[in-house]
Amino acid sequence: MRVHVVDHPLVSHKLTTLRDQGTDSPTFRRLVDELVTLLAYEATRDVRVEPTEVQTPVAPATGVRLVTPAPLVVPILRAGLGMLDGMVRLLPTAEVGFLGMARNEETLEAMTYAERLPADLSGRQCYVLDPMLATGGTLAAAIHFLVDRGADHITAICLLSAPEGVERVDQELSGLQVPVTLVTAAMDERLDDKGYIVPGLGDAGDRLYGLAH
Ligand SMILES: O=P(O)(O)OC[C@H]1O[C@H](OP(=O)(O)OP(=O)(O)O)[C@H](O)[C@@H]1O
Ligand SMILES: O=c1cc[nH]c(=O)[nH]1
Ligand SMILES: [Mg+2]
Repeated sequence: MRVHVVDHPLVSHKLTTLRDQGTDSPTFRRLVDELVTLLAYEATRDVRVEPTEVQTPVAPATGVRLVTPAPLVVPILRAGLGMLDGMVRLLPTAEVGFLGMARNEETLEAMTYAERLPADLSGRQCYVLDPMLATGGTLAAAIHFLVDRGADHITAICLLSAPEGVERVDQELSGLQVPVTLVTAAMDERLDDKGYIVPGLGDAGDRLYGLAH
């Protein structure tokens, strides 16, 4: 997996406030939205386009437009939902598929409780949205769903990532022929014994939407 850590002072500034335990939910949601837009700008550098002609008021001009079908954006519920609006603001013609996944807090294994993806993703570019890449179990499972449907180009946008998780995703994808890129705002230090990212930001889903249980 190609890993791109976005090194930009605005990203670092917003991320620092996001980490702060004193940041309230409305501010947290707004920052997630702003951050995903900045990361999406980097993540869409290789979005597929094709040449097109337009007529300006002055002369013909050659430009590009997104190929059809447009990319598929897949937020991983719950926390990934907080990244959806910011992403489709940049890619308004994108289709959206959904994966509901929750990590078992004891085993740390990801369980899929909802799946609403197009049946055939042959030749599609896909963007997976999840703020947290911790043990990597959730992202690896999500990528397998997409590749099994035929996706041939996958970019994951995660606000925070842990080195252990990146290594696991790499291992679990080692046989895949599909190019996978991770775009992230920070590679944190490590995981703690409960599988939380250190220093991280706590539970992203809870900070966006309140306690799950
Ligand atoms: O890399 P992993 O160890 O698999 O952990 C990361 C997952 O954990 C969080 O979701 P969570 O299970 O808390 O669900 P939620 O979004 O409903 O809170 C997060 O949003 C990721 O999906
Ligand atoms: O630190 C973490 C790890 C998994 N999920 C989260 O929301 N936060
Ligand atoms: Mg959670």
